[in-house]
Formats: sequence, structure tokens, C-alpha cells
Amino acid sequence: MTSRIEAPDTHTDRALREILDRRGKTGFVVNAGAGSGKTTSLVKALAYVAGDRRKQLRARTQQVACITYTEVAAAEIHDDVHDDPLVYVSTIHGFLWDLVAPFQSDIGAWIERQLAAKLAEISEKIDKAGTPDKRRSAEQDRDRYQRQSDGLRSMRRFTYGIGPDYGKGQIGHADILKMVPHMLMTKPLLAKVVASRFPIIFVDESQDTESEVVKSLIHLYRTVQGDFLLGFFGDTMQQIYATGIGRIPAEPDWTLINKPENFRSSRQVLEVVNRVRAAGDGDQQIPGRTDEVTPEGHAYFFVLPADADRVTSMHTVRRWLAQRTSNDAWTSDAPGGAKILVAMHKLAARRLGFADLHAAFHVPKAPAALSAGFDEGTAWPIAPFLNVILPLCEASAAAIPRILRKHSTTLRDGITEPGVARQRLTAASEAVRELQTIVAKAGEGSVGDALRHTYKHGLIEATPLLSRYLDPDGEHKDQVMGEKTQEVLEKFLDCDVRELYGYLQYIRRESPYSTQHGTKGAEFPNVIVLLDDSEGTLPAHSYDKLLGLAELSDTDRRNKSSGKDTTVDRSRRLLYVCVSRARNELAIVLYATNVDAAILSLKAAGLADQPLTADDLSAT
Ligand SMILES: Nc1ncnc2c1ncn2[C@@H]1O[C@H](COP(=O)(O)OP(=O)(O)OP(=O)(O)O)[C@@H](O)[C@H]1O
Repeated sequence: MTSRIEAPDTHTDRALREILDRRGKTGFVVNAGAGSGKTTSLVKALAYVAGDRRKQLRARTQQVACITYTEVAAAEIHDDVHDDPLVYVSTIHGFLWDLVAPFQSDIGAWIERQLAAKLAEISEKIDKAGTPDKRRSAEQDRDRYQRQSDGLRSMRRFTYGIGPDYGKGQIGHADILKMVPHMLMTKPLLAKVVASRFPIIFVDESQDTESEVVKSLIHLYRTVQGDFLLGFFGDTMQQIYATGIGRIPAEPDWTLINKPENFRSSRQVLEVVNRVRAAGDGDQQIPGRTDEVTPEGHAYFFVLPADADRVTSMHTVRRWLAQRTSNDAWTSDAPGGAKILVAMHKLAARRLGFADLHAAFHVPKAPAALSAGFDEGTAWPIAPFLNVILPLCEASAAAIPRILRKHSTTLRDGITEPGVARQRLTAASEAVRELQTIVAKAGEGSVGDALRHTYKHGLIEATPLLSRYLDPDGEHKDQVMGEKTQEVLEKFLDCDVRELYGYLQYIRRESPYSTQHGTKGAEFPNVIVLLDDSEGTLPAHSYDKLLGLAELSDTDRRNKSSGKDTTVDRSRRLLYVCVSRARNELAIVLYATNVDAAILSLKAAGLADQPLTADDLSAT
């Protein structure tokens, strides 16, 4: 891929350079459609300002900050700007933590307030406990919180990890999004320090950036003196997370920029993109490339019966597409082949053989850090498998000591003499051989067998909660473990270790499946979008409602009449994101309980003039 910096200039690039040449305080919002080159313009603006103001930024030890939505996006932008040290690229969590990390005593005070709130909450629970058992359990939790609170006083250093462990001075992912905006809004010194370190801040995917974060950045803009530039790049039509702000509340003096072009998609794909958008905000995009360069492409809409076997019908669709478009990539699972966008991880899990694992992390009311963490590949109970256990089972004999030295607690802690290190390495190697036997044997409960074995032999570093679970009387006995966390861990440990291989393939993006949310910002040559409410939908989404195939609920109607976001709005935006990921060829496959009614609805909604059916598939 050539760098985005080399993309031809658009009017937006020129407008941004004019803004970047200004001094003093200024801001802008680029709000433009899918594939319009927002990220490309962002990268070009970064390169421009880092070149133009290099001397000044260096002299003042300042950087240009760019906040992205995912680690993948951050890595791509880093590449685009050739790892220029003047450009600081980070996800929102990393950025926010970096801002406040030096303000240790404020972090400590914040944790103290959280624990005080927990203690107040638990006292209420104790007072209201209906049974002696519930009371006893709440009292035990109160004692744990109390010990955490006591431990905090001697804490010298506060850190940040996936999950919180307040007693050990660690705040979690979710805490960051609450704590830092609050600190930015209430601590003028912090705001000053941030603005002098980052006189320019860009935010990509701004529509899905948490409201409080955006508000705190705007507060920063309002309060700082001197040179400061705040710029947002987003698309309100692509807001797919409920926590996102949607439209940026721009300050009156900011410049608003739209990009009407689409540089990504073929003509046929763009027509579908525009049809989906038409009933949303009505904006329509035009091909960005010249007539000769924009390919015609292909786009098809299939309506298949909801009782069709999904695996067979998907093979048939892919074969049909390969034949019709003379493009064998449709039947390939390799990168560059077909990308199949499913609504939920559960559907990918079924197809890739990790349904039990998925179910374990999605028990009803599972803590979000576990369920969402599983979906993202960051859940702490799984981390030992991804980082240590599976690598130890797959690595060559020569590579094993390196993995052990990096992760094994027994090889890291308390070694004072070389002889001890040798002995421990021999013991750890023996434990690895036993682990390999456990994993090769596999079967129900082998996840638990592997985890207990590696923990016992110090091969893995477990998070405080996992340690508490595996060793309830050990070092982390004061950790408070919710019932739901306990339930997830029990179910996880009951799983078959073989399921982790399909999961790994999925989160490493090596399978053709991706979730519709997970494709944010990406693009693929050949995309299939599955619309399949009968296999299950995300909360607050329904393609059947969007397409007029299911009745709106009373809540939908109430939301609609009061101008609030509705199930239909959310589903349309998600569909818009999905169809606009396709560069050349696109297929939408709707599984419908009533195929004829679905065809009529699609035509009436202007989404497809001539949807194809199972008969068309069998006719070739
Ligand atoms: N000025 C340009 N000239 C030619 N191609 C461009 C230009 N800008 C962007 N592109 C190409 O268009 C595609 C989409 O660009 P980009 O990812 O920057 O868009 P985006 O608006 O951020 O997308 P989305 O919001 O849909 O994720 C990329 O393949 C990119 O290389």
C-alpha cells in the first residue's frame, strides 16, 4: 500500500493547510461520508504540520497528537507518517493515561473516592440484605474493600491496566474514560500542561468518541491561552457505538468542512452506499476518482429463506458470485478473499468452532470488561493463553526459553544466583512438556487444566482476580470477585482448549469473518454483509425493522416521535458502515422469514430494484 500522504490533494487538504498555517486558537470539524478520505486528509495534515513546524515543536519539546479508535488504526497512521517522533499517535485510552500519569497524587485521590463510594454502596447492601448468607457475603466484600482502601495509603505509584485493582494502585480501562475528562475539566494546571505538550490535537472517528472526552477537549480549547488547534474527523452517519458523541458541538469560530467525494468504492457499490444513506441524513456522495479510474464493480442483493442452512447457502452465494463476476477471490478464505460481515461475534464463533468459549464470556449480565474484552481479544482470563500457553505449545524447543524468560514469574522473580536460574529453567521446561500433553489431550475442562498447571508452576503471570480465583487464599485474597465474574471463570475453565485456536484465528483477523462493528475504518475488495435477525441481533438493532419486515415496538415509536435515536436509525448507520467497506464488489444477503414480502419491502425502500433469490442461485 502506498502511503496515504501521497494521495492527491483535495479541497479539504488545502483548507486544512490554511487552518494549520494560522496561529492562535482555532478549531475545525471535518464531517464527511464513508471513503471520503477523512483519515487520508488527517495523515496529510499531520505530515504537513510536522514538517512545517518541526523546528518550533522540537525547540519546545512539543508533539502533534492524533487520537485513533483502535490500535490497528494507530499502527497504520504511525506507518503513514514514518514513525515521525513529532507525531504522537495513540488510542484514546493510551492518550488519556499519558496525560495524567504524572499527576500521581490526583490519581490516588480519585481511587480513594471510588473506594469510598464502593464502601458506601456495600454498607447499604448489608443493611438491605434479605438473608444471612447475602449479608455475610456483602460483609466479606466490605472487608475486602476496606483492606484495599487501607493498602492505598502506602501506595507510592499508580498504574493503569485492563481491569482495576485499586488496592494495588491500578486503575482500569473504564476508569480512564471517567477520571481523565473529570480531571481535565477541574484541574486548570493539567489543562495547561496538556496544551503546552500538545498544541495540536486531532481526533479521528470523532462520532464514536465518548461524549465526556470530547467535552473535556473542548473545555481545554476554551480555557487555554496561546496557540492551540483542535480538529475532529468523523461522520455522524457512521456512529455505531451508543457512547459516541455523534455530531461534534463545534465552537462558533471553528471551520466546518465537508468532503462530498468517495474515493474508495466502485460505481455499483457507491450506488448502494448512497441508497442506504438516502433515508438517513440524505447526503449523497460522488465518485472521487475520475470516470476512467473508478471501476464499475458489482453489487448484488440476495433474499434467502430464514430456514436455509447458513453454511451451505453461504457457499452457494460465494460460488455464484465468483462465477458471475469472474472473480475467484469470492471463494477464498485468505486475505484479499471474501470478507463476511456478521452482526455478532456469536455468529462468527459458531462458524469458527468456538461457540462454548463465546458463551462462557457472554453469560447474561457478564461484566462488560469480560464480554467486550473477549470480543476484542483483550479479556484478562484469556491473556495467559494468547501470550504464553498457546505459544509454548506451538513454539520450537529453541524458542521456549525466550517465552519463559519473558512471561514466567518463576524465572523472573527472586533469582539472585545463576545456578538458581538454571534449575528453575529446567523445572519450567519440564512443566512445559506436561502442559503440551494437557493441550494435546484437549477435551472438556482442558482450559482449566492448562490454566491451573501453568499457574501452579509459575509459567504465567495472572491478573489479581485470576490469581484470587486460582488460589483463593493466596497473595490476592483481598480481591473482590463479583458473582458474574466467578460464573464466567467457571464456564471458561470448563471449555475445551481446542476452541481457543478458532478464537485466535478470529481475533488475529485471519478468518474471513469480521463483525459489522469491528470493520470500522477498514476496507476490503469483496464484501458480503449478512442481515440475519433470525440468528440473533445486537441489542437495540434490527435489520428487519429497518427494512420494514418487523413491527416497531412502542419504545421505537416513542423515540421516533420525540426525535430520539431509534432502532431503525442505529441499524441504518451500521448497514451504512458495512456496505461502504467494499472497494470493488459487494453482496448483501438478507435471510427473511417471508421472502416475497422482503422483496417488496426492499423495492419500496429503494434499497434494491431486483433482489436475487434462491431460484436465481440454482439457475446457474
Ligand atoms: N485524495 C485521494 N485521492 C485518491 N484516493 C484517495 C484520496 N483520499 C483517500 N483515498 C483513498 O480512498 C480510500 C478511503 O480513504 P480513507 O480511509 O482515508 O477514508 P475515510 O473517510 O477515513 O473512510 P471511512 O470513514 O469510510 O472509514 C482509501 O483507499 C484511500 O487510499
